[in-house]
Amino acid sequence: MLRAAVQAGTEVGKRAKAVMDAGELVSDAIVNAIVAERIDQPDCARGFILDGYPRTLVQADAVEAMLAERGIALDSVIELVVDDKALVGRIVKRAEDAKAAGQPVRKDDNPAVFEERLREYYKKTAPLTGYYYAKGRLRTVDGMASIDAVTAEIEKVLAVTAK
Ligand SMILES: Nc1ncnc2c1ncn2[C@@H]1O[C@H](COP(=O)(O)OP(=O)(O)O)[C@@H](O)[C@H]1O
Repeated sequence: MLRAAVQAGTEVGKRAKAVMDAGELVSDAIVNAIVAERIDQPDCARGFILDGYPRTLVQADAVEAMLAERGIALDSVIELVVDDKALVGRIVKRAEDAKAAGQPVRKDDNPAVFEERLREYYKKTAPLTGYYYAKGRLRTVDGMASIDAVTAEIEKVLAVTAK
């Protein structure tokens, strides 16, 4: 959603771009507003998956309020558990693949910016696992398995929780 705003060149997109390129988190106010607007679109009427959101405790509280206002229940929260070192390798590979395919390389797909993204994760996002564990909503999936195995695990969680 943020990338779409950047692509569209909106005022929000322009502000978000610099922050994203530096590997920092975009402000809670911006992200919360984008999500609140998006989940009111007709294609979300039967349910939706928020990928990479919430990423801070403020966002988690905001999503709770958004869902409560709309009478929607949160089915589950999936944590993909990965090894930090392997992630650097994946990012370097994604940058190489994009370059080889003649596509633009993401400014945040390099080891230096990745370190900042990781710092942001431990400071602001990691506390969410405790938050959702305490609510009995947290499901953990091994993100180091093959793409097919990770997909199957996520589908299993969704099949149990979605009605
Ligand atoms: N929930 C969020 N809160 C704040 N910033 C976010 C959030 N989700 C994404 N971002 C911003 O977008 C950047 C890229 O996020 P990422 O999830 O890696 O994107 P993609 O899904 O395109 O790979 C983050 O480093 C951050 O700047």
